[in-house]
Amino acid sequence: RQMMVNFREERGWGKYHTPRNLLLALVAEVGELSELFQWKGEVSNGLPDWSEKEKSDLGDELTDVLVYTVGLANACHVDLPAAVIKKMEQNAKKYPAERVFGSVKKYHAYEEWKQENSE
Ligand SMILES: Nc1ccn([C@H]2C[C@H](O)[C@@H](COP(=O)(O)OP(=O)(O)OP(=O)(O)O)O2)c(=O)n1
Repeated sequence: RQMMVNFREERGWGKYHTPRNLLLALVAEVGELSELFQWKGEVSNGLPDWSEKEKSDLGDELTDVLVYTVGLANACHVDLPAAVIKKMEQNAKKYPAERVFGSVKKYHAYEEWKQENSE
């Protein structure tokens, strides 16, 4: 986060890094990230069929998405590390490992099980 703030301040770009602008920049970068996968069909883990250039481009685009995500959280005064921990705790409750192991059904499918086990 500090690297980003320095990068922005050194260039006098603070006035442009507003929530809406950062959100639009984030969406644009997600588009560029998607473009790398476009028309390739399913891609195996580890990207065995991708060139080194494609893998490097992927790292760049993922970084742009992360940079704008961190910037957007910062501009909105969201404590992102705290929000990640909170959300992961919520996820763990919503998807109890012992109930969902090996299945990727949406959480509604487990509501009944949760009710039965909380009684
Ligand atoms: N006003 C800006 C412009 C850029 N960046 C930073 C965040 C991103 O990490 C990267 C984005 O730079 P570009 O807009 O040049 O986009 P790309 O790097 O994706 O280049 P291209 O659009 O040519 O693929 O630079 C920023 O913080 N604020």
